[in-house]
Amino acid sequence: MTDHSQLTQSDHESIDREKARRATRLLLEALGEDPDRPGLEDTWERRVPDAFATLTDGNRAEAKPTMRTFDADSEDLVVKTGIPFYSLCEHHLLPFHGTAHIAYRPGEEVVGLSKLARYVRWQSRQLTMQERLTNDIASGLADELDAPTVLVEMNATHLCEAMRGIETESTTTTRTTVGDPTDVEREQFHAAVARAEGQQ
Ligand SMILES: Nc1nc2c(ncn2[C@@H]2O[C@H](COP(=O)(O)OP(=O)(O)OP(=O)(O)O)[C@@H](O)[C@H]2O)c(=O)[nH]1
Ligand SMILES: [Zn+2]
Repeated sequence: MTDHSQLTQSDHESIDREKARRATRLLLEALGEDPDRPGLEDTWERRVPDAFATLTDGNRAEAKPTMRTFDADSEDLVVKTGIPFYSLCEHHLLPFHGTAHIAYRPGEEVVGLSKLARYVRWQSRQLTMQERLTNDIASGLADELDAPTVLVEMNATHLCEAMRGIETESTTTTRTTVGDPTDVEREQFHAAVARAEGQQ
């Protein structure tokens, strides 16, 4: 699991903005560009550092959404499908994006529905691999919600595969489970995911 505390630079910033400016300027020079030409000045001075500050917000514990909870009425599985996510592959710094599906069996409390999507968005904003992100979301939610069982499936397209390299657009599916879901819970989750993915 990612240790967010180790990566945090400050409460308000996940990156060293001055280094990001210098690095972006240098990269533009390496690409044979003139960083001072009109059109590129704001790119290295502001836009790229701003974009990476946002897209690595998952490194800041302070950016984690408030996971407002309510007393649970039952232990029935809560299933949330079709959560869009955008993340960055740590190998090429290119996006991978797709859809996350989550189910959890509540402990004492259920979480506000919107918070599941907010949590996925926050965790996704880091340099990672799809497998690790899937595990981070599942184990993080289990901790946050004190939930005995969490199931997560993520289906994604990696632009490092689509735009370059193998130059093939395909879907990668990763799944993880925390706890010990019953057969009925597994079936309920898989049926909901299949419906969301248009497979039924
Ligand atoms: N398992 C896993 N692999 C990933 C993920 N994102 C990217 N990769 C892969 O990471 C691998 C990196 O392989 P390398 O051989 O070091 O890099 P490369 O020469 O750019 O490889 P190609 O992409 O095959 O051109 C590639 O096979 C990518 O497809 C991910 O989230 N999970
Ligand atoms: Zn990649």
